[in-house]
Amino acid sequence: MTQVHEPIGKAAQEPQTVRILITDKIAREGVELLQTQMPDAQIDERRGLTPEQLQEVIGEYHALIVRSETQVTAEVLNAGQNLKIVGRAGVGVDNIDTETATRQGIIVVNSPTGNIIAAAEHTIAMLMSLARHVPAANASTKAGKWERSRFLGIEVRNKTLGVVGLGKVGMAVARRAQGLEMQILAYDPFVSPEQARKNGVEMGSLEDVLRRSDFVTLHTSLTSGPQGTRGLIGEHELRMMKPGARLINCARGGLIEEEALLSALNDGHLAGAALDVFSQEPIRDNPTLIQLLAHERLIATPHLGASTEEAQVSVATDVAEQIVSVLNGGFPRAAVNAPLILPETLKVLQPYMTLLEKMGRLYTQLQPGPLSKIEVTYNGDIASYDLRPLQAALVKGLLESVSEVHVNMINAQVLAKQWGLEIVEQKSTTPAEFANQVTLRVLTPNGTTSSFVGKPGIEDERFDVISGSVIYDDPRIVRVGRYWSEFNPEGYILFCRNLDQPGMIGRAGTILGKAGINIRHMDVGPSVRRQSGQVTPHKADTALMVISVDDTIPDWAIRELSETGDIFGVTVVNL
Ligand SMILES: NC(=O)C1=CN([C@@H]2O[C@H](COP(=O)(O)OP(=O)(O)OC[C@H]3O[C@@H](n4cnc5c(N)ncnc54)[C@H](O)[C@@H]3O)[C@@H](O)[C@H]2O)C=CC1
Ligand SMILES: O=C(O)C(=O)COP(=O)(O)O
Repeated sequence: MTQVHEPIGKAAQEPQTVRILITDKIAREGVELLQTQMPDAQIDERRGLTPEQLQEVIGEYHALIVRSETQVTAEVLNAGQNLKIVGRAGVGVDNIDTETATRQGIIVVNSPTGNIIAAAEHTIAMLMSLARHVPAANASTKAGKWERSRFLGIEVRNKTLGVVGLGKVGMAVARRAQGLEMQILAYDPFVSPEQARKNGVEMGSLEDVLRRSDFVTLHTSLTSGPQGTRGLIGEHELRMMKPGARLINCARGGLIEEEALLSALNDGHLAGAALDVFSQEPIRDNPTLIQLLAHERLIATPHLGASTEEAQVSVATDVAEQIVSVLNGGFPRAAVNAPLILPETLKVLQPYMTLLEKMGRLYTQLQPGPLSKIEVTYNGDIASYDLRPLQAALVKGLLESVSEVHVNMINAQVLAKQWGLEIVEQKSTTPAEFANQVTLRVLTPNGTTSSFVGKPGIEDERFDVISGSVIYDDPRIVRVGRYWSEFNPEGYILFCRNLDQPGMIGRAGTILGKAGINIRHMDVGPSVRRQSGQVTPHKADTALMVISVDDTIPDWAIRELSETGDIFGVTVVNL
């Protein structure tokens, strides 16, 4: 039976049957891949849902697959209580509120390369259609006319193609246009001129590109905010274009101010424009778009850039594979809102992720209370890796034992910040006491009291330092507070301090035996002070007793242990 695992943070619940919702049309191959890899999953294809209907049903699903039509808004994501992953079978995720998804710990994946050739080829089709009036000539001929002189075109050879956004699609367009013997001039603030030159592309400012190009084609993603690309090509930019130039947009509608484009076509400043994408899709009641569609020098297609058989199979299977992986506890290949971790790295990090999560849980159970800052020090080879997953695991361990939130790699940082917790990392490839050691030093707000009380003559103390290591792939805790120790952070564990004197182990063992509790492992760790010779064996000091047991310990046994007088601060944690 295919069941939802709890891979990266959502609260452990009863296993449920996996439910996947697909709301836009995707290739059969994607659906079939889901069916074969998750044979017991329930896969529902429900197209044409209204936003309200989607909000109503989304709570039942663990995964949602969309293309550009479905709007995955904050309301939808907030209603998706079981949602772990949203898959975008394509590139652009501007229809998905990724910020809310991140906050909710929902992974958003896409198919970053599955349809770029399709989009680039469609752009070339638009370019040639503009140059040779193919759509209008086709309509006229089919209407029984023979208008050879009306459709006099231009050659693209030796013309300049201005590419705005030299990313994956932009570069694929540039390469194809070079085959048509065009000169390529590009604007992209994030691409180096050297890299472009290697590909035979000249870089310029946006103004250069607009002023010098015969055709301008847009290939940036749509982003909002002051530095965003929304409205990148407005009245001012259109007027910079050469008189008689042509504009192509196969990226996103919002990149162009459509009213300004309409005027530039109406007054003849531009010879033509070809649009595959619009600010309203499908076009229903937007007056500017209705007029643009009616304009004889405007060529329009209904967002067909990615619509080839090959691209659709590729994006659907790409996203389906990632959904299977994430729902089975694995990692996505192309998460839009999560760090990319290579599988080899992940293999090394996995036991450390368990270690960090357990260290977080151990700390909050030993020392419940507010936190302000944690210093995490990594020593040894482990320090040379990308350690973001470990930080997420630590936050998960710290937060999940004390609150209802679900922490995963996606939202760990946001949640830590919301919680007022600062995490500072220090890395050194020089080993500490153990070959690969992780040490937490926890700072609590002023005035936080100790929960590890002593007794008359024996000081109270806080366990604010915890160190761990991985030994033969097994996580181990090696230090708690000022005590060396060595135990596996798993299951019920009793912690207490005892006077560092003979007879203590026997006393604890007898009481637990009386309670019928089986001891799996016991460790009595001396204090760091004792080991370093600061305290002589004759002076009163305490040791830390750590006893891993198979079951919960009855209250009377804990009371009896505490009443022995030489054992104190008895605490049981469940890791
Ligand atoms: N019509 C369709 O069906 C399809 C449309 N697309 C759209 O095409 C666009 C490009 O996709 P990719 O090439 O895969 O993305 P990409 O991320 O590889 O490339 C985008 C490029 O834009 C550049 N850029 C960012 N801000 C810029 C700015 N202010 N000015 C100039 N350049 C800027 C980036 O540096 C990057 O190189 C996206 O909007 C995507 O959604 C993609 C596939 C199909
Ligand atoms: O991948 C993209 O960014 C696209 O624009 C393709 O959109 P679609 O999947 O055809 O709705």
